[in-house]
Amino acid sequence: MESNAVFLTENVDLELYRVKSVPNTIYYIPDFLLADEEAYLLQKVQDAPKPKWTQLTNRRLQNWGGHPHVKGMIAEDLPSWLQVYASKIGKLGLFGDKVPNHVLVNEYVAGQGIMPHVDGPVFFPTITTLNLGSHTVLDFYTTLKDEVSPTAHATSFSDVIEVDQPIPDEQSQPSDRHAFSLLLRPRSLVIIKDDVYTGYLHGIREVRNDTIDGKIANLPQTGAALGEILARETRVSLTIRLAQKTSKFKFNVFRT
Ligand SMILES: O=C(O)CCC(=O)C(=O)O
Ligand SMILES: [Fe+2]
Repeated sequence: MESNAVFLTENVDLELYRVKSVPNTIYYIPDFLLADEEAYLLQKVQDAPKPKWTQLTNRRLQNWGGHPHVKGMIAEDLPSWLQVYASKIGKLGLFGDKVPNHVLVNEYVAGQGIMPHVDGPVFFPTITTLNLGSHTVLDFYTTLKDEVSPTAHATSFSDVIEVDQPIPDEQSQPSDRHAFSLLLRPRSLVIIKDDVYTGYLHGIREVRNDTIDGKIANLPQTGAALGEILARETRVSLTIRLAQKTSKFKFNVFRT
């Protein structure tokens, strides 16, 4: 399959894609995927065996690469259709000499989203997300102190849902702390790291339409216009990360 990702990953100057006017560091790469690649990945997601899906109230997901856990992840090989992209993204040099080993597939129909949360400490603090099928708006909120402390991420084994910690119930509503947003177009790659990874919550509001406003930090990189209203359709995201501690062997995850 032809891919512009070859051009992008060999000697890419990520600085060209930096989202300015936000804290360090976000990169937004429009058209990272060709339309053919997007269609192929969407098909692969749909072809996954039914039991691979976990249905939540506001989205459904597939977990690939093993179940992340604070004690470590029993790594499983990624299927080749995901390994190709994990390797390409690995070549961007975002994970040191490592290649991401974990992929979370989230599917949102129009009107679905994800609560503001921080991604837990089981992951290397860089998130890379491929966006398929529809745009969405990813919102960032400033954190309260206890939301970023290591203990705020204490997690029990069950699955990745518990690794991504929702915000605790606080007097201050997240909407008061909305800092900025990103418009994520289909076929784009977004990279979130450093202070934005640790110091902000991220979430997707459960709405069917997004009105493009001055909070969209990557607006010039998206071709969207202020005041434009974009109708959401079904979006699939592939969140490609590196689980830091891995084991090839089973360990007793139920022991505390
Ligand atoms: O769908 C997205 O882009 C966000 C997913 C996310 O935040 C997560 O899985 O931790
Ligand atoms: Fe997340």
